[in-house]
Parts: sequence; structure tokens; C-alpha cells
Amino acid sequence: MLRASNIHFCIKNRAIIDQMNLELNPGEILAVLGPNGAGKSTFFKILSGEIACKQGTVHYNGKLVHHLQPKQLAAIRSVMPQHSQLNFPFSAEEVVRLGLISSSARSPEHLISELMEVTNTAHLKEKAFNHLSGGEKQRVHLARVLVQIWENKPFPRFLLLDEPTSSLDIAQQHAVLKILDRLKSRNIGILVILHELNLAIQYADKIALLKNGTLVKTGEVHAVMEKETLAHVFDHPIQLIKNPYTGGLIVSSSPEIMSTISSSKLSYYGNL
Ligand SMILES: Nc1ncnc2c1ncn2[C@@H]1O[C@H](COP(=O)(O)OP(=O)(O)OP(=O)(O)O)[C@@H](O)[C@H]1O
Repeated sequence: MLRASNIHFCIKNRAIIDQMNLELNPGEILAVLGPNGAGKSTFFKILSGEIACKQGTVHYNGKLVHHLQPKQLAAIRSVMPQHSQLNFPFSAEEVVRLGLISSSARSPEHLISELMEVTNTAHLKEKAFNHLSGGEKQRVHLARVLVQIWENKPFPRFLLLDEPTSSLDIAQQHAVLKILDRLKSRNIGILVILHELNLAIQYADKIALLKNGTLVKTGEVHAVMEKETLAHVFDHPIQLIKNPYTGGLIVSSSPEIMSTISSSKLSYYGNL
């Protein structure tokens, strides 16, 4: 399990993260949602071990993150940050290969080609990474972090992703979330920061809602995704509509929806 307890982090006496607790089990997807500046990326960096936080603890499988050697940590968790800069003229395949540095893959060549297929980047492998589009770069980075943890291991592992779909078209967004879904059966827990609320509803098992450095609500999707809570967190009108095909929820953030749905239906949706 990944467990963060009583995390409190200040910059210049301002609490960026205020007494936050979070648990992530292997085999589940936890989506972290919240408005710009809520503290998602900062919390992410504390969880990954990139930022050392004086107050609170982060444990991976019962071990304090800062007691783990870099190699031990790399075997347990893989991290896709929001921005990854590369200043060398690498090809896409060479970037994916960087994931091998912290992996103990039995057949590295097979792993690289499998993950470039899985992430729909195989056709880009010879291309200069710096010439790729934003979405192509994002998928290449995803392949790199997957290389680190794709092979089955006899202990739980974790994948942390900060906005992995921010540059992707709708088809690629779903493709990425489907890959994350596949990882659940490999005893991997996935924490993913998203801005697309409907993607979170469709793929996450649990949701954590952040605002102003605090955890407003966390839990199962249907318990957290309430229209009043979402409207408060995002400071924007939200309606939840029942998906007629799946029975799940659809988030509508269009204020006009209030006038386009009949009043009888609105009262029905309002109970969701
Ligand atoms: N190094 C820093 N120095 C000063 N302020 C910082 C620093 N890092 C983050 N902050 C502030 O902390 C707050 C949280 O930032 P963070 O990047 O964690 O938000 P976020 O929820 O990830 O936002 P976004 O959705 O826009 O990516 C912001 O107000 C940001 O300006």
C-alpha cells in the first residue's frame, strides 16, 4: 500500500498542503482532481519522494519513502511528472529505453517493443523526440515509465502520473486510461492527476478532491462525485446526468444545461 499520513507542507509560511492523508491500494485507480493551484502537483511530488516533507510521512509497502535506496524505490514506484524536459537529441525509442535504467527487465528488447505497441508509439521509434507533437511526446513518456514496472513482480507496485492526458485527443485519452486499467491486474496501484472529470468517473475506482491544499473529499467515485461538492471545489456550476447507455454519471459543466433540461428531469438528476 502507498500511505501518506498528516502531510503538511509550507512555502514561505503558506500551507500548500494542509494535513493531508491518502491511501492507495494495489489494483485500484485513484484519480486526484481539483482546480488549478489546489496543490495536486505538490502533493504528487511529496508522494513520489521528489520533495522531502518535514511534517508527515509517506510509506510504500510499509517502508518510509526516504529510507528506500533509489534502486529500491524505482522497483516499487514509477513516476510520470507533468513536465519532462529532455535536452539531448534522443529518438523516441531511446527515450523509452531510459525506463530500463531503473528496471530489471528479463527481456528488455521485447519489453521496449511491447510498450511502444501498447502506447501506440511504435511508428515513432526512429523519430527525433524533440520533433514529436505534444501528444506524441506524452505517449512516449508513458511508455518510458511503463517499462519500469510492466513486468510482474511478487510485491505491490505503484504508478504515479501527473496529468498524463493533458495533450491527448479524445481517442488517445481513453487509450491511456485503458492501459492504466490493465495495470490493476498486475498488482499495481495507480494515482493519476486529471482535469477531465468524465474520464475520472469512467475509469477511477476512487477519487480524491483537492482545493486550497486540503483534501475536501476522498472515497468511491459515486460518494465523491456529488454536484454540490464539485461545484464548491471548482467554483463552477456542475450538473450530473445519468448516462442512458451505461447507467453511470456524466458531468456537465455547461451553465446553460440548467435551462435546457426540463424541470422534472432536473429534479430527478438533482437527486443523483
Ligand atoms: N516552488 C514554489 N514556490 C512558490 N509557490 C509554489 C511553488 N510550488 C507551488 N507553489 C504554489 O503552490 C500552489 C499549488 O501548486 P500546484 O502546482 O501543486 O497546484 P496544482 O493543483 O497542481 O495546479 P495545476 O492544476 O494548475 O497544475 C500554487 O498556488 C503554486 O503557485
